[in-house]
Amino acid sequence: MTTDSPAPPIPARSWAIIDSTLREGEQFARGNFGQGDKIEIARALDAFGAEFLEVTTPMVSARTAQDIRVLTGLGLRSKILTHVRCHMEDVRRAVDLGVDGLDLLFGTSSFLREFSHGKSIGQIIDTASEVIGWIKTNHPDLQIRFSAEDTFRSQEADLMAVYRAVSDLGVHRVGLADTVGVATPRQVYTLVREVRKVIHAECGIEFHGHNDTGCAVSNAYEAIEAGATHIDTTILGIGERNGITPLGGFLARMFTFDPQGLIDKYNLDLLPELDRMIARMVGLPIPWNNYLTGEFAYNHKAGMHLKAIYLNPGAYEAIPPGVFGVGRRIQAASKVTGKHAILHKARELGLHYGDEALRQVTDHIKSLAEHGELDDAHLEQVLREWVSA
Ligand SMILES: CC(=O)SCCNC(=O)CCNC(=O)[C@H](O)C(C)(C)COP(=O)(O)OP(=O)(O)OC[C@H]1O[C@@H](n2cnc3c(N)ncnc32)[C@H](O)[C@@H]1OP(=O)(O)O
Ligand SMILES: O=C(O)CCC(=O)C(=O)O
Ligand SMILES: [Mg+2]
Repeated sequence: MTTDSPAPPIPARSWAIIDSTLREGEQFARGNFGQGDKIEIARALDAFGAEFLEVTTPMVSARTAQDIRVLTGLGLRSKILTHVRCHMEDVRRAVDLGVDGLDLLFGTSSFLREFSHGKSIGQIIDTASEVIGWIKTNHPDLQIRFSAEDTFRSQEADLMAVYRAVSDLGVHRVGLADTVGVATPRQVYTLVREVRKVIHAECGIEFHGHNDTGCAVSNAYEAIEAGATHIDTTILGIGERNGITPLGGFLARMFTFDPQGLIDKYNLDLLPELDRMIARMVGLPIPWNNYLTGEFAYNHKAGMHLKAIYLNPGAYEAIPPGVFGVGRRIQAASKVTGKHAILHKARELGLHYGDEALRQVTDHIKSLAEHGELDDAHLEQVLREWVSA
Protein backbone atom coordinates (compact mmCIF):
# COMPACT_ATOMS: atom_id res chain seq x y z
CA MET A 1 0.00 0.00 0.00
CA THR A 2 1.27 3.52 -0.75
CA THR A 3 0.20 6.86 0.62
CA ASP A 4 -1.53 7.38 -2.72
CA SER A 5 -3.81 4.41 -2.11
CA PRO A 6 -5.30 4.89 1.36
CA ALA A 7 -6.47 1.98 3.49
CA PRO A 8 -10.02 0.83 2.74
CA PRO A 9 -12.48 2.71 4.95
CA ILE A 10 -13.93 0.48 7.69
CA PRO A 11 -16.10 2.81 9.72
CA ALA A 12 -15.76 2.35 13.46
CA ARG A 13 -19.55 2.61 13.79
CA SER A 14 -19.89 -0.70 11.88
CA TRP A 15 -18.55 -2.80 14.76
CA ALA A 16 -18.59 -3.00 18.55
CA ILE A 17 -16.33 -4.44 21.21
CA ILE A 18 -17.47 -7.18 23.54
CA ASP A 19 -14.77 -7.06 26.16
CA SER A 20 -14.44 -10.44 27.84
CA THR A 21 -11.80 -9.62 30.46
CA LEU A 22 -14.43 -10.53 33.06
CA ARG A 23 -15.08 -13.92 31.40
CA GLU A 24 -12.29 -15.13 29.11
CA GLY A 25 -9.89 -13.15 31.32
CA GLU A 26 -10.96 -15.20 34.35
CA GLN A 27 -9.80 -18.26 32.40
CA PHE A 28 -6.27 -16.81 32.19
CA ALA A 29 -3.68 -18.59 34.33
CA ARG A 30 -3.39 -15.61 36.67
CA GLY A 31 -6.95 -14.28 36.30
CA ASN A 32 -8.44 -14.66 39.77
CA PHE A 33 -10.53 -11.56 40.17
CA GLY A 34 -12.30 -10.81 43.45
CA GLN A 35 -15.47 -8.77 43.57
CA GLY A 36 -13.52 -5.53 44.08
CA ASP A 37 -11.36 -6.30 41.04
CA LYS A 38 -14.43 -7.05 38.94
CA ILE A 39 -16.04 -3.76 39.87
CA GLU A 40 -12.82 -1.89 39.08
CA ILE A 41 -12.48 -3.63 35.71
CA ALA A 42 -16.12 -3.05 34.80
CA ARG A 43 -15.98 0.64 35.73
CA ALA A 44 -12.71 1.15 33.85
CA LEU A 45 -14.03 -0.50 30.69
CA ASP A 46 -17.24 1.50 30.98
CA ALA A 47 -15.25 4.73 31.29
CA PHE A 48 -13.23 3.66 28.25
CA GLY A 49 -16.45 3.21 26.30
CA ALA A 50 -16.55 -0.56 25.71
CA GLU A 51 -19.99 -1.30 24.32
CA PHE A 52 -20.38 -4.72 25.98
CA LEU A 53 -18.83 -6.54 28.92
CA GLU A 54 -18.99 -10.31 28.94
CA VAL A 55 -18.98 -11.88 32.39
CA THR A 56 -18.48 -15.45 33.57
CA THR A 57 -21.39 -17.85 33.91
CA PRO A 58 -23.22 -17.83 37.23
CA MET A 59 -22.84 -21.63 37.15
CA VAL A 60 -19.30 -21.22 38.47
CA SER A 61 -20.48 -20.56 42.02
CA ALA A 62 -23.01 -18.70 44.16
CA ARG A 63 -20.30 -16.08 44.71
CA THR A 64 -19.90 -15.56 40.97
CA ALA A 65 -23.67 -15.18 40.58
CA GLN A 66 -23.63 -12.60 43.36
CA ASP A 67 -20.77 -10.74 41.63
CA ILE A 68 -22.80 -10.58 38.42
CA ARG A 69 -25.68 -9.06 40.34
CA VAL A 70 -23.35 -6.45 41.76
CA LEU A 71 -21.96 -5.64 38.31
CA THR A 72 -25.38 -5.28 36.73
CA GLY A 73 -26.38 -3.01 39.61
CA LEU A 74 -23.58 -0.52 38.91
CA GLY A 75 -25.66 1.33 36.32
CA LEU A 76 -22.96 1.23 33.66
CA ARG A 77 -23.48 2.32 30.08
CA SER A 78 -21.73 -0.83 28.85
CA LYS A 79 -24.22 -3.65 28.33
CA ILE A 80 -23.53 -6.74 30.43
CA LEU A 81 -23.74 -10.20 28.90
CA THR A 82 -23.21 -13.47 30.67
CA HIS A 83 -21.58 -16.42 28.92
CA VAL A 84 -23.53 -19.63 29.50
CA ARG A 85 -23.77 -23.12 28.05
CA CYS A 86 -26.80 -23.56 25.82
CA HIS A 87 -28.57 -25.45 28.56
CA MET A 88 -31.80 -24.76 30.42
CA GLU A 89 -30.27 -25.00 33.88
CA ASP A 90 -27.59 -22.40 33.07
CA VAL A 91 -30.04 -20.08 31.37
CA ARG A 92 -32.58 -20.23 34.20
CA ARG A 93 -29.82 -19.31 36.62
CA ALA A 94 -28.65 -16.41 34.42
CA VAL A 95 -31.85 -14.61 33.52
CA ASP A 96 -32.56 -13.06 36.91
CA LEU A 97 -29.22 -11.40 37.42
CA GLY A 98 -30.05 -8.16 35.67
CA VAL A 99 -27.93 -8.84 32.59
CA ASP A 100 -28.71 -7.36 29.19
CA GLY A 101 -28.14 -10.57 27.32
CA LEU A 102 -26.96 -14.15 27.23
CA ASP A 103 -24.02 -15.41 25.20
CA LEU A 104 -24.96 -19.03 24.59
CA LEU A 105 -22.43 -21.52 23.33
CA PHE A 106 -22.40 -25.10 22.14
CA GLY A 107 -19.38 -26.88 20.69
CA THR A 108 -19.95 -28.08 17.11
CA SER A 109 -16.58 -29.63 16.19
CA SER A 110 -16.14 -33.38 16.31
CA PHE A 111 -13.57 -32.85 19.10
CA LEU A 112 -16.09 -31.17 21.34
CA ARG A 113 -19.03 -33.31 20.30
CA GLU A 114 -17.01 -36.41 21.17
CA PHE A 115 -14.93 -35.27 24.14
CA SER A 116 -16.90 -32.42 25.73
CA HIS A 117 -20.69 -32.76 25.67
CA GLY A 118 -21.34 -35.82 23.49
CA LYS A 119 -24.25 -34.33 21.50
CA SER A 120 -24.99 -34.68 17.77
CA ILE A 121 -25.68 -31.69 15.53
CA GLY A 122 -29.40 -32.62 15.58
CA GLN A 123 -29.40 -32.64 19.38
CA ILE A 124 -27.57 -29.30 19.46
CA ILE A 125 -30.25 -27.76 17.25
CA ASP A 126 -33.04 -29.30 19.33
CA THR A 127 -31.54 -27.99 22.56
CA ALA A 128 -30.96 -24.58 21.02
CA SER A 129 -34.63 -24.47 19.97
CA GLU A 130 -35.78 -25.28 23.48
CA VAL A 131 -33.42 -22.82 25.16
CA ILE A 132 -33.83 -19.93 22.74
CA GLY A 133 -37.59 -20.44 22.54
CA TRP A 134 -37.81 -20.31 26.33
CA ILE A 135 -35.77 -17.12 26.59
CA LYS A 136 -37.75 -15.39 23.88
CA THR A 137 -41.04 -16.28 25.52
CA ASN A 138 -40.07 -15.55 29.10
CA HIS A 139 -37.43 -12.83 28.76
CA PRO A 140 -38.05 -11.12 25.44
CA ASP A 141 -35.90 -8.12 26.39
CA LEU A 142 -32.71 -10.16 26.65
CA GLN A 143 -30.26 -10.15 23.79
CA ILE A 144 -29.41 -13.68 22.67
CA ARG A 145 -26.21 -14.73 21.02
CA PHE A 146 -25.52 -18.29 19.93
CA SER A 147 -21.94 -19.35 19.29
CA ALA A 148 -20.69 -22.57 17.74
CA GLU A 149 -17.66 -23.23 19.92
CA ASP A 150 -14.61 -24.46 17.97
CA THR A 151 -16.19 -23.12 14.78
CA PHE A 152 -13.07 -23.41 12.67
CA ARG A 153 -12.66 -27.16 13.28
CA SER A 154 -16.34 -27.82 12.62
CA GLN A 155 -17.81 -29.12 9.36
CA GLU A 156 -19.14 -26.28 7.24
CA ALA A 157 -22.43 -28.08 6.53
CA ASP A 158 -22.97 -28.57 10.28
CA LEU A 159 -22.23 -24.94 10.98
CA MET A 160 -24.60 -23.69 8.33
CA ALA A 161 -27.38 -25.93 9.64
CA VAL A 162 -26.84 -24.67 13.20
CA TYR A 163 -26.50 -20.99 12.31
CA ARG A 164 -29.54 -21.09 10.01
CA ALA A 165 -31.58 -22.75 12.76
CA VAL A 166 -30.65 -20.30 15.51
CA SER A 167 -31.13 -17.36 13.16
CA ASP A 168 -34.63 -18.64 12.33
CA LEU A 169 -35.26 -18.82 16.08
CA GLY A 170 -34.52 -15.10 16.24
CA VAL A 171 -31.12 -14.78 17.93
CA HIS A 172 -29.64 -11.30 17.82
CA ARG A 173 -26.12 -12.50 17.05
CA VAL A 174 -24.26 -15.58 16.03
CA GLY A 175 -20.72 -16.21 17.23
CA LEU A 176 -17.77 -17.70 15.37
CA ALA A 177 -15.12 -18.88 17.81
CA ASP A 178 -11.57 -19.77 16.89
CA THR A 179 -11.30 -21.69 20.12
CA VAL A 180 -7.82 -23.12 19.59
CA GLY A 181 -6.44 -20.21 17.57
CA VAL A 182 -5.93 -22.23 14.42
CA ALA A 183 -7.84 -20.19 11.82
CA THR A 184 -6.07 -18.17 9.14
CA PRO A 185 -7.26 -14.68 8.21
CA ARG A 186 -8.51 -15.93 4.85
CA GLN A 187 -10.52 -18.72 6.48
CA VAL A 188 -12.09 -16.22 8.86
CA TYR A 189 -13.01 -13.89 6.01
CA THR A 190 -14.50 -16.68 3.93
CA LEU A 191 -16.51 -18.24 6.74
CA VAL A 192 -17.96 -14.94 7.93
CA ARG A 193 -19.15 -14.29 4.35
CA GLU A 194 -20.72 -17.76 4.19
CA VAL A 195 -22.46 -17.38 7.54
CA ARG A 196 -23.87 -14.01 6.49
CA LYS A 197 -25.76 -15.80 3.70
CA VAL A 198 -27.70 -18.09 6.05
CA ILE A 199 -28.69 -15.71 8.85
CA HIS A 200 -31.36 -13.03 8.93
CA ALA A 201 -30.47 -9.52 7.82
CA GLU A 202 -30.45 -7.94 11.31
CA CYS A 203 -28.47 -10.77 12.89
CA GLY A 204 -25.05 -9.64 14.09
CA ILE A 205 -21.88 -11.70 13.71
CA GLU A 206 -19.40 -11.94 16.56
CA PHE A 207 -15.84 -13.19 16.28
CA HIS A 208 -13.80 -14.65 19.14
CA GLY A 209 -10.20 -15.43 18.26
CA HIS A 210 -7.45 -17.12 20.25
CA ASN A 211 -3.85 -16.24 19.62
CA ASP A 212 -2.14 -19.64 19.61
CA THR A 213 -0.73 -19.08 16.13
CA GLY A 214 -0.36 -15.30 16.41
CA CYS A 215 -3.36 -14.37 14.24
CA ALA A 216 -5.84 -13.09 16.83
CA VAL A 217 -5.69 -9.45 15.72
CA SER A 218 -5.53 -10.16 11.98
CA ASN A 219 -8.37 -12.64 12.27
CA ALA A 220 -10.52 -10.10 14.10
CA TYR A 221 -9.75 -7.59 11.37
CA GLU A 222 -10.63 -10.06 8.60
CA ALA A 223 -13.88 -10.88 10.38
CA ILE A 224 -14.82 -7.21 10.30
CA GLU A 225 -13.78 -6.82 6.70
CA ALA A 226 -16.11 -9.69 5.88
CA GLY A 227 -19.01 -8.08 7.74
CA ALA A 228 -18.69 -9.14 11.39
CA THR A 229 -20.30 -6.66 13.76
CA HIS A 230 -18.83 -7.59 17.15
CA ILE A 231 -15.31 -8.53 18.24
CA ASP A 232 -14.37 -10.19 21.51
CA THR A 233 -11.33 -8.70 23.22
CA THR A 234 -9.70 -8.77 26.61
CA ILE A 235 -7.39 -6.24 28.18
CA LEU A 236 -3.80 -7.31 27.36
CA GLY A 237 -5.33 -10.28 25.54
CA ILE A 238 -5.56 -12.43 28.68
CA GLY A 239 -7.44 -15.70 28.37
CA GLU A 240 -7.07 -19.47 28.15
CA ARG A 241 -3.51 -20.50 27.18
CA ASN A 242 -1.87 -17.48 25.52
CA GLY A 243 -5.13 -15.58 25.24
CA ILE A 244 -7.32 -13.84 22.67
CA THR A 245 -7.46 -10.64 20.61
CA PRO A 246 -6.08 -7.91 22.87
CA LEU A 247 -8.15 -4.75 23.20
CA GLY A 248 -5.15 -2.50 22.51
CA GLY A 249 -3.89 -4.50 19.53
CA PHE A 250 -7.32 -4.61 17.99
CA LEU A 251 -7.82 -0.87 18.44
CA ALA A 252 -4.38 -0.16 16.98
CA ARG A 253 -5.36 -2.17 13.91
CA MET A 254 -8.72 -0.46 13.51
CA PHE A 255 -7.42 3.05 14.23
CA THR A 256 -5.56 3.02 10.93
CA PHE A 257 -8.86 2.75 9.03
CA ASP A 258 -11.03 5.27 10.85
CA PRO A 259 -9.07 7.31 13.42
CA GLN A 260 -11.80 9.86 14.04
CA GLY A 261 -14.41 7.12 14.38
CA LEU A 262 -12.39 5.52 17.18
CA ILE A 263 -11.71 8.85 18.87
CA ASP A 264 -15.45 9.56 18.83
CA LYS A 265 -16.38 6.14 20.23
CA TYR A 266 -13.78 5.49 22.93
CA ASN A 267 -11.69 7.33 25.51
CA LEU A 268 -8.55 6.01 23.90
CA ASP A 269 -6.17 7.76 26.27
CA LEU A 270 -7.43 5.52 29.08
CA LEU A 271 -5.89 2.46 27.42
CA PRO A 272 -2.58 2.64 29.34
CA GLU A 273 -4.53 2.71 32.61
CA LEU A 274 -6.51 -0.37 31.56
CA ASP A 275 -3.34 -2.27 30.63
CA ARG A 276 -1.62 -1.26 33.87
CA MET A 277 -4.67 -2.25 35.91
CA ILE A 278 -4.77 -5.78 34.49
CA ALA A 279 -0.99 -6.18 34.69
CA ARG A 280 -1.25 -5.29 38.38
CA MET A 281 -4.16 -7.66 39.00
CA VAL A 282 -2.53 -10.64 37.29
CA GLY A 283 0.88 -9.84 38.76
CA LEU A 284 2.73 -9.67 35.44
CA PRO A 285 4.44 -6.80 33.60
CA ILE A 286 2.98 -5.32 30.45
CA PRO A 287 4.98 -7.08 27.70
CA TRP A 288 7.83 -4.90 26.37
CA ASN A 289 6.48 -5.19 22.82
CA ASN A 290 2.81 -4.74 23.70
CA TYR A 291 0.73 -2.89 21.13
CA LEU A 292 0.74 0.85 21.91
CA THR A 293 1.55 0.58 25.62
CA GLY A 294 4.62 -1.67 25.72
CA GLU A 295 7.74 0.02 27.09
CA PHE A 296 9.32 0.14 23.64
CA ALA A 297 6.23 0.47 21.46
CA TYR A 298 7.29 4.04 20.61
CA ASN A 299 11.07 3.80 20.96
CA HIS A 300 13.09 5.19 18.07
CA LYS A 301 16.78 4.44 17.76
CA ALA A 302 18.36 4.12 14.31
CA GLY A 303 19.90 7.24 12.76
CA MET A 304 17.88 6.99 9.57
CA HIS A 305 14.67 6.82 11.59
CA LEU A 306 15.66 9.65 13.92
CA LYS A 307 16.43 12.04 11.09
CA ALA A 308 12.92 11.64 9.75
CA ILE A 309 11.18 11.42 13.14
CA TYR A 310 12.43 14.88 14.11
CA LEU A 311 10.94 16.26 10.93
CA ASN A 312 7.70 14.31 11.07
CA PRO A 313 7.01 11.48 13.55
CA GLY A 314 4.55 10.00 11.09
CA ALA A 315 7.52 8.94 9.01
CA TYR A 316 8.07 6.01 11.39
CA GLU A 317 4.85 5.80 13.37
CA ALA A 318 1.59 4.35 12.06
CA ILE A 319 -0.39 5.79 14.96
CA PRO A 320 0.34 8.98 16.93
CA PRO A 321 1.09 7.81 20.49
CA GLY A 322 -0.53 10.79 22.19
CA VAL A 323 -3.97 9.68 21.03
CA PHE A 324 -3.59 6.60 23.20
CA GLY A 325 -2.06 8.51 26.09
CA VAL A 326 1.49 7.29 25.58
CA GLY A 327 4.70 9.14 24.71
CA ARG A 328 7.60 8.38 22.38
CA ARG A 329 11.20 7.88 23.37
CA ILE A 330 14.08 9.00 21.20
CA GLN A 331 17.25 7.03 21.88
CA ALA A 332 19.82 9.34 20.34
CA ALA A 333 23.10 8.15 21.86
CA SER A 334 23.52 4.59 20.63
CA LYS A 335 25.98 3.15 18.13
CA VAL A 336 23.28 3.20 15.44
CA THR A 337 22.67 6.93 15.83
CA GLY A 338 23.49 9.49 13.15
CA LYS A 339 24.50 13.12 12.77
CA HIS A 340 20.96 14.49 12.51
CA ALA A 341 20.06 13.07 15.90
CA ILE A 342 23.24 14.41 17.47
CA LEU A 343 22.70 17.82 15.88
CA HIS A 344 19.20 17.86 17.34
CA LYS A 345 20.45 16.96 20.81
CA ALA A 346 23.18 19.60 20.60
CA ARG A 347 20.67 22.26 19.58
CA GLU A 348 18.49 21.36 22.55
CA LEU A 349 21.52 22.21 24.70
CA GLY A 350 22.18 25.43 22.78
CA LEU A 351 25.37 24.01 21.23
CA HIS A 352 26.40 24.53 17.63
CA TYR A 353 28.89 22.67 15.48
CA GLY A 354 30.12 23.04 11.95
CA ASP A 355 29.66 20.11 9.55
CA GLU A 356 33.09 18.63 10.23
CA ALA A 357 32.80 18.88 14.02
CA LEU A 358 29.33 17.36 13.88
CA ARG A 359 30.70 14.40 11.92
CA GLN A 360 33.50 13.94 14.42
CA VAL A 361 31.39 14.18 17.57
CA THR A 362 28.83 11.82 16.05
CA ASP A 363 31.52 9.23 15.29
CA HIS A 364 32.95 9.68 18.77
CA ILE A 365 29.53 9.05 20.37
CA LYS A 366 28.97 6.04 18.14
CA SER A 367 32.28 4.54 19.22
CA LEU A 368 31.65 5.29 22.91
CA ALA A 369 28.27 3.59 22.53
CA GLU A 370 29.70 0.51 20.87
CA HIS A 371 28.79 -1.59 23.92
CA GLY A 372 25.70 0.26 25.12
CA GLU A 373 24.01 3.61 24.79
CA LEU A 374 25.17 6.70 26.66
CA ASP A 375 22.75 8.02 29.23
CA ASP A 376 21.52 11.62 28.96
CA ALA A 377 24.10 13.00 31.37
CA HIS A 378 26.98 11.30 29.57
CA LEU A 379 25.73 12.48 26.19
CA GLU A 380 25.46 16.06 27.44
CA GLN A 381 28.95 15.90 28.92
CA VAL A 382 30.42 14.65 25.62
CA LEU A 383 28.59 17.27 23.58
CA ARG A 384 29.71 20.10 25.87
CA GLU A 385 33.31 18.91 26.02
CA TRP A 386 33.42 18.62 22.24
CA VAL A 387 32.16 22.11 21.58
CA SER A 388 34.76 23.65 23.86
CA ALA A 389 37.59 21.35 22.67
C1 LIG B 1 -13.86 -22.27 25.06
C2 LIG B 1 -14.44 -21.74 26.32
O1 LIG B 1 -13.82 -20.92 26.93
S1 LIG B 1 -15.93 -22.30 26.77
C3 LIG B 1 -16.30 -21.55 28.32
C4 LIG B 1 -15.60 -22.20 29.43
N1 LIG B 1 -16.14 -21.70 30.65
C5 LIG B 1 -16.31 -22.46 31.71
O2 LIG B 1 -15.99 -23.63 31.74
C6 LIG B 1 -16.93 -21.73 32.85
C7 LIG B 1 -16.43 -22.23 34.17
N2 LIG B 1 -16.83 -23.60 34.34
C8 LIG B 1 -17.31 -24.14 35.48
O3 LIG B 1 -17.42 -23.52 36.51
C9 LIG B 1 -17.74 -25.58 35.36
O4 LIG B 1 -17.03 -26.19 34.29
C10 LIG B 1 -19.26 -25.72 35.11
C11 LIG B 1 -20.01 -25.16 36.32
C12 LIG B 1 -19.69 -24.95 33.87
C13 LIG B 1 -19.61 -27.16 34.91
O5 LIG B 1 -19.05 -27.89 35.95
P1 LIG B 1 -19.23 -29.50 36.11
O6 LIG B 1 -20.66 -29.84 36.10
O7 LIG B 1 -18.44 -29.86 37.31
O8 LIG B 1 -18.64 -30.14 34.77
P2 LIG B 1 -17.21 -30.11 34.15
O9 LIG B 1 -16.70 -28.73 34.16
O10 LIG B 1 -16.32 -31.13 34.77
O11 LIG B 1 -17.50 -30.60 32.65
C14 LIG B 1 -18.11 -29.78 31.68
C15 LIG B 1 -19.58 -30.12 31.55
O12 LIG B 1 -20.19 -29.20 30.63
C16 LIG B 1 -20.90 -29.94 29.64
N3 LIG B 1 -21.01 -29.09 28.47
C17 LIG B 1 -20.04 -28.60 27.69
N4 LIG B 1 -20.56 -27.81 26.76
C18 LIG B 1 -21.89 -27.79 26.96
C19 LIG B 1 -22.95 -27.14 26.33
N5 LIG B 1 -22.76 -26.30 25.32
N6 LIG B 1 -24.19 -27.33 26.80
C20 LIG B 1 -24.40 -28.14 27.84
N7 LIG B 1 -23.42 -28.78 28.49
C21 LIG B 1 -22.19 -28.61 28.05
C22 LIG B 1 -20.10 -31.21 29.50
O13 LIG B 1 -20.85 -32.20 28.89
C23 LIG B 1 -19.79 -31.50 30.98
O14 LIG B 1 -20.95 -32.01 31.59
P3 LIG B 1 -21.14 -33.61 31.89
O15 LIG B 1 -20.18 -33.95 32.95
O16 LIG B 1 -22.55 -33.70 32.31
O17 LIG B 1 -20.82 -34.29 30.61
O1 LIG C 1 -18.62 -18.17 23.18
C1 LIG C 1 -17.78 -17.96 22.33
O2 LIG C 1 -18.05 -17.55 21.21
C2 LIG C 1 -16.34 -18.18 22.62
C3 LIG C 1 -16.07 -19.20 23.67
C4 LIG C 1 -14.60 -19.30 23.87
O3 LIG C 1 -14.04 -18.71 24.76
C5 LIG C 1 -13.82 -19.99 22.85
O4 LIG C 1 -14.40 -20.71 22.03
O5 LIG C 1 -12.59 -19.83 22.87
MG1 LIG D 1 -12.00 -18.35 24.34
